Amino acid sequence: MAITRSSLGLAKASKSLAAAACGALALAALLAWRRARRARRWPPGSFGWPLIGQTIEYMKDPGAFRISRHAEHGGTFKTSLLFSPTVLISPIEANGKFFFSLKALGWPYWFKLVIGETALPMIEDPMHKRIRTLNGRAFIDAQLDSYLPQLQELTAKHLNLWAAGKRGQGQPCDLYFDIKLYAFDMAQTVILGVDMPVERADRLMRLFTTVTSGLKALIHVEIPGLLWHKVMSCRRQLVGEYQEVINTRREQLRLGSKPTSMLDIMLTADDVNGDVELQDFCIAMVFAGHDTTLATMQSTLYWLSKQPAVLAELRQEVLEAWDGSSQLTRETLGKVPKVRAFIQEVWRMTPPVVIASRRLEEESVIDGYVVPKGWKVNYSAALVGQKAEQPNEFRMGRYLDSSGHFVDQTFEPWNFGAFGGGSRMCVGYKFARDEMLVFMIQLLRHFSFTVASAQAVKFPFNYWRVSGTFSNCL
Ligand code: HEM
Repeated sequence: MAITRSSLGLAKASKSLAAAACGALALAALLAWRRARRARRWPPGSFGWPLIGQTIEYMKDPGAFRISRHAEHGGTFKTSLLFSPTVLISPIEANGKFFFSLKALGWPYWFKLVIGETALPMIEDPMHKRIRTLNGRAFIDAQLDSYLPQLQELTAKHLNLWAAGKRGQGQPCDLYFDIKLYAFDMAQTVILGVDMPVERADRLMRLFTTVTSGLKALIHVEIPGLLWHKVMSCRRQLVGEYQEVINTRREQLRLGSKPTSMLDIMLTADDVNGDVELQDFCIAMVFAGHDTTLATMQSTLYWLSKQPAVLAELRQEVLEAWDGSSQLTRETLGKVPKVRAFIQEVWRMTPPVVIASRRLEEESVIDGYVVPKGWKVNYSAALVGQKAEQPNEFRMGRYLDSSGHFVDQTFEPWNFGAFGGGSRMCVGYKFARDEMLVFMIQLLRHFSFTVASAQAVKFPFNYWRVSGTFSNCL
C-alpha cells in the first residue's frame, strides 16, 4: 500500500494528539493524587504528652487554649484531651452544620458516672430521643409561663437576703455562694417542686458541688482519700435525698395534688422506666440548670459594673416596663429588648459552657483534613464569639435592630454558640433566659450594687467570680 504525505501527516497529528491526551490524563491523575494526599493529611497541631496529652494546659484556660491554637494553625487543629485524640474545628457555618448533625457524644466515660447513666446530656439514640421528648415537656411555653411566679418570688427573696446580709453593710464579699444558693434554690423549686429550708438546700448544694467536681477528676478508682471516692459517696447521698423527694411528690400527686414542677411532669408521664431515670433527671437538670445560671449571673454583675452608662440605660428601660410590684408576665419580659440584648452579649463574651463535644462514628474530612473514626470533635462557643466584629468589645447593640427590637441568634450556633445546636441543643435555654430576665428586671428595678473585684474562672464553667456589695435602692 502506498504511503502518501497526507496519511503521514495524519499519523503524526494523531500521535501528538495521543501524547497530549496522555499528558492531560497524567496531569489530572497527578492533581487527583495531590488532592487525595492533601485530604489524607490529619489537621495540624500536636498531641502533647503521652496519655494526658495537653489536658493540664487545656484545663487552666480552655478558651485561651483554643483561641491561641486556632490562630496559630489558621483554623481547625488537632490535640489530645482527656485521654482522646481530639480535633477542634473552626467555627465556620459548614463545620457548625456538620458538627451539629453528629449524634455520638464526645464526653469522657466518667462524666456519665458523675451526671448519670440515663441523664439526658449523657445518653445517645435511641434512648436520647425518648428521654429528650419526655424531658422537653417540662419546657413547653405554657409550662414556662407557669414557672414565672416562682422565679419572681425566689428572686425577690434572695436579692433581699443579699441586701440585708453582710454585703448590704458596705463590706465587699465574695458573692459566689450567695448566687449559687439562689440559682440552686430556683433549680430545685422549679425543677423538683420542693420548697426546702435554706439549711437543707445549702447542704444539698454543697453535696452537688463535690459531685460535679468529679468532672475534673483524672483518676477514677474509689480509694478512700482520693477525690473520686468523695465524689461517688456524695453522689450516693444526693441520690438518696432525691429519691426522698420523688417518693414524697409521688404520694402527694396520688392524693390529688396538682402537677406543677418539672419533676411532676416526669412523674405523671407513663413512659419513664423506673426510679433511676427519675433520679438522673433530677441530678441532670439541677446540674445543667444551676451552675450555668450562676455563671451567667456573676458575669452579668461584672459586665454591668464595667459600664455605668449602659447600666443606667437598662435601669431606665426596666422602670418604663414594670411598676416594681405586679406579677411579671411573658408580656413584661417582652418589653425589655435592651436587657435581652445585654444578656445575649454576656453569653457571647462569657459563654458558661465553652465546648460541645461529639465522637466521629466514621472517618470524615473536615476543612480538607482527614479525621479518623473514633476521634473526638469539639466545637467551641468561645471561638464562635470571636467571629463578631471587634469581638473583645462588649456591645449589646449587636443584638438590637434599627427599630430597637431584640435580634435573637439562639438558632444560629455558628454565629452565637452559647446553647449549642441540633438535636442536642440546650433543652433549658428558654428557661435560662427567663431566669436571667427575672433576675435582671428585679435587680435593676430595686437594687444597687458594686463589684469590688472579679476573678476570671475558666473550668469547668467560664465566668467572672465577683466580690461586692448590695443594697436596696428604689
Ligand atoms: C445559662 C444558661 C445555660 C447555658 C449557657 C447552657 C448551655 C448548654 C450547652 C452548650 C449544651 C450542650 C449543647 C450541645 O452539646 O450541643 C447544653 C445542654 C443541655 N442543657 Fe443547657 N445551658 C444553660 C441552662 C440550662 C438550664 C437552665 C437547663 C435546665 C433546667 C439546661 C439543661 C440542659 C440539658 C438537659 C442539656 C442536654 C441536652 C441534650 O443532650 O439533649 N441548661 N446546655
